[in-house]
Amino acid sequence: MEKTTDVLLLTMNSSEEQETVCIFGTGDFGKSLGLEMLQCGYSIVFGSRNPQMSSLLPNGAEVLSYSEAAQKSDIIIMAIHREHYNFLTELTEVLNGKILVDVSNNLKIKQYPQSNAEYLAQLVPGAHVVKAFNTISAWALQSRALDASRQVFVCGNDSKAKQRVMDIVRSLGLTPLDKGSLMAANEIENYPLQLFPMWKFPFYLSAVLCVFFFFYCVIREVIYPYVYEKKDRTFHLAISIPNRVFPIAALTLLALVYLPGVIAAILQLYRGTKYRRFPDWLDHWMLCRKQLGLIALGFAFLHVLYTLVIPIRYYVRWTWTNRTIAQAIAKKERPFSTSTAWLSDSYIAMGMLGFFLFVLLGITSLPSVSNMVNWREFRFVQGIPCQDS
Ligand SMILES: NC(=O)C1=CN([C@@H]2O[C@H](COP(=O)(O)OP(=O)(O)OC[C@H]3O[C@@H](n4cnc5c(N)ncnc54)[C@H](OP(=O)(O)O)[C@@H]3O)[C@@H](O)[C@H]2O)C=CC1
Ligand SMILES: [Cu+2]
Repeated sequence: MEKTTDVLLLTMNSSEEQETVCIFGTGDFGKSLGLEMLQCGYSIVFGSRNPQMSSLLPNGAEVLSYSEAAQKSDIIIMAIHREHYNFLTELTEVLNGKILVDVSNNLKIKQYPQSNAEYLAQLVPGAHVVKAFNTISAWALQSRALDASRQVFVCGNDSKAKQRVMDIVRSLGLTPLDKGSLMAANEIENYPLQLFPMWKFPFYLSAVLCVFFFFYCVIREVIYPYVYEKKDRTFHLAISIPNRVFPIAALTLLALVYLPGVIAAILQLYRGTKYRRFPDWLDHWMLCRKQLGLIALGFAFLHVLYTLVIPIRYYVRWTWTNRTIAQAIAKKERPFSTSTAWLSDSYIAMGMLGFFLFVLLGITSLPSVSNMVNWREFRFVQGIPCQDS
């Protein structure tokens, strides 16, 4: 008899989809998430230090004290900063056996020796702690600018608890990504703090390439003529040499975009399977390809700009005129100027093509750009100090 009522209750629950979820904290994030969840059919109970004072809460949500709210649901989202977790130790009894969702972030990498989620699990040992939602910003939830960052990293030691949280994530139209046990919380908490996650290596690499080729060209085109022919070519430093460095860097980076794919393919053929992890260096390299490509395009674009500037320069006009005159004096049949005209036309054509490609790539990489912006914004929100502290 009891069993059938249980089943009945379960089916009722799932058909009505009125699961009650408790949210601790009525700050930016709590409110935004609460509103989103209400709209997705959950009933929401907020826990707050002063339930009467809370304003601007979403319509239809209930506000109670922390201990009262906790009794209303077996799943509680902690929209509170880590620094204020300590009051939870007074609630250990009510929180026993409940699912606590830790959404918190820190301001710095390695701010605390222990991840926030593990700290929470230690404070409330009887509860099942699940880490989730920390890469979703309150601003993105409110403005529904979630197209770029739909991924929610989830981790926790209790698989049932984790499943429940992942169901909620899914019902909000987001994509849960299971990162394993609570030990992964540290890594997950670091994501939002990495402003340009995959840009470091491409950035340093291109810097090294530029410096190397710049000095190579300086030796060849400035120092060598000075030492052996006593010619002063220092004016090459401004435009000619950079304009040689840019295409070299662009082409090298472009080659580095395609190379890891080839290596990976060879590796797969050699191993005879594609179901094995690549070595870490190759994995990282493959993940940097877009960034490398974008930097390469940036260099190509600079090359185009510099190339368009060159014909305007006095020195170049002077040498071309000199050469044309020299040819005329030598009574060559075809004067030099026709070939220079052809040259500048092709420069412009190439420049336009380059620009077109640049814009195209810029547009296709927009989601990742807006991803960065979201996280930045969220950092900004995070940066506002709490009134109470
Ligand atoms: N804002 C964002 O975009 C994101 C935030 N997060 C995380 O969500 C959590 C909440 O962030 P957010 O909403 O921005 O922060 P807020 O400062 O806006 O809100 C924090 C809430 O915590 C509650 N609280 C409980 N105890 C205390 C206390 N002793 N002192 C102060 N406040 C207390 C308060 O609710 P009450 O007054 O009702 O008690 C307060 O409104 C943080 O852990 C943050 O890292 C994660 C991802 C994005
Ligand atoms: Cu060129």
